[in-house]
Order: sequence, then C-alpha cells, then structure tokens
Amino acid sequence: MTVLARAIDATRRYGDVLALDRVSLDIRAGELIGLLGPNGAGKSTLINLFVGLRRPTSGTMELLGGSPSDPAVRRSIGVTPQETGLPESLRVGEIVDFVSAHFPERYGTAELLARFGLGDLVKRQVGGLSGGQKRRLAVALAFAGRPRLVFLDEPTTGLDVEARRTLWEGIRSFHADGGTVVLTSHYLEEIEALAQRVVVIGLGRVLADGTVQAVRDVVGVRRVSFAAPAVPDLPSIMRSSVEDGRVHLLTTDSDLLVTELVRAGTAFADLEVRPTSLEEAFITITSKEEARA
Ligand SMILES: Nc1ncnc2c1ncn2[C@@H]1O[C@H](COP(=O)(O)OP(=O)(O)OP(=O)(O)O)[C@@H](O)[C@H]1O
Repeated sequence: MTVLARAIDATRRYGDVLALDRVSLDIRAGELIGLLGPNGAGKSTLINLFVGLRRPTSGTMELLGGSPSDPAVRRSIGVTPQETGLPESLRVGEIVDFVSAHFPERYGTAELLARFGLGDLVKRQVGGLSGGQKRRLAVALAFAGRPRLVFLDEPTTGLDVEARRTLWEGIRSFHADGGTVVLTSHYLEEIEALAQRVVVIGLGRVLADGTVQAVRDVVGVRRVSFAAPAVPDLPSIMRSSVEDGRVHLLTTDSDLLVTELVRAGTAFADLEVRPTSLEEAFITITSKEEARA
C-alpha cells in the first residue's frame, strides 16, 4: 500500500521537554488512523511535524514523497489544528470560498457545507455561529481543497453528541471516497467509532499500534475500589492508592482480583468495579513504560 506520510526516528525537543522520542510511523493511503493519548503525550507535536508546522530536532519526516516544509507538497493535505481563529465578520460561504481559492481542486461550497451539516448556515456571519458550529466549520475547511490526506487535531472538542456524530459522518464520507485521515482524540469512544487503526502515544513514544480491538486490550485496565483498613498485596494489582479510607486498585483482570481478595480473606465493604478513565489507563501504561526504560 502506498505510504503517504512517514516519520523516521523523529525526535522533537522544546528546550528541556522531550515531546517526541524517536517515533517511526507510516501513514498509508486509505487509512483512517486515530492517535490516542493523554494530555501532553506528543500527539499535536507529531501532527505539527507531519504537516510542516514544526521540524524534528532529529530524524526525518516525509510527506507525499517530499518534505513537509515544501508548500507544493502541503497543497495536497488538509489540516485542522487544535485551536483555530476565523474572521468573525465574514459569512460562512465567504470563508469557504476564500480557503478553497488557494487550491487547484476544490469542493463546491454547498457540497462541502452539506457534508458537515452546515448547509443552512452559508449566509451566516461567523461571529454569529455557536462554538460547536465554528468548530465544525474549522474542520470542514480542512477538506476544502480536496486533499489526499487530512490531519485533524481533536476535531470534536466542544461539540455536543449530535454535532459530533454529524462531524463523524463528514469524516467517514471523505474516507469512503478514498481519502486518508489522521485524527487525535482523548476519547476511546471516538476512536472506536471512526478509526480502523489506533496509534497510542504516551511520553512522546508509540506505545501501541494496531486495530481498535488490540489497543482496547492494551487500555483495558479496571479500577476496583472498596472500603478497607489496609491495601492488600495481591499478584493481579498493577497499582494501588488509598483515599479517604477507600482502597483503589488498578488491574487488567478485575474478576481475578476480586477472587484473590476473597481467597486472601481480605475484609472489604462497598465493592465497586468500573472501567478506568483513559487517563488512568494511560498513567498505568506509561508508568510501566517508565519502569522498563
Ligand atoms: N511550543 C512548545 N514549547 C514548549 N513545550 C511544548 C511546546 N509545545 C508542546 N510542548 C510540550 O511538549 C509535550 C507534548 O505536547 P503536545 O501538545 O504534543 O501533546 P498532546 O498529546 O497533543 O497533548 P494534548 O492532548 O494536551 O493536546 C508537552 O509536554 C508540552 O508541554
């Protein structure tokens, strides 16, 4: 399969901060890739290197057979950064026309807006849009030049459920037409809904790269908590803490942990088992990585 973009041993430092640590990654034509990771993991930095907004401190980035710093190469990609500012006094249709005019190929304004559920807003001034509508417009603009490859940094931040689904439909239809998409998200649910391939980033490194199912197994950590006087010492506990008299245990196998608790005769009350937040799962995974490093 054709490789559209490639990171080869890419490292990026900001002063003392090592934001990306020798990342190698291929983005192949037709893929819909989710970059998943906690705050500060390095997702935006990786996107910024791919689209030529930053250069790697060491290593190489390739984009569409050339360099991301070449404007001619960048004309074939679309990008929505994490934060965008749109001119408030322009109308939605005018902004789409303005952005599209920079590209040799483009969607019709009405078609592009319809794809992202913004068809009724073509005459509306941007200043009069809701936050969610502005975000959808910013994402739609990444597609204005009929790109081969689109990078979306947290495209659905601030959107309600319905707006999020409309946006997903727009992304899916671009992908169904043969487009390639790389998007970042904190939400496992979003990645599951959209992506076939998930790349988990933590501490500037690729911690997992595979199908959604494979990665779900990686982050399949559960939190078992209960009231007890002391933290038990059991093999299936990955990490433990005590807060206000409650013991919190992280484990990949909550059934086994509860069995072990009972077998060990641990006195516990008010048992609760729930999925960890992605953040908690990542803390566990990345701390395991740190211990290994
Ligand atoms: N311009 C900068 N100057 C200094 N440090 C930076 C800069 N940009 C990013 N960093 C640092 O690099 C690390 C990676 O940041 P990055 O924005 O790539 O992470 P992220 O995974 O996109 O996070 P988030 O999910 O919060 O957007 C963080 O520690 C961040 O503080």
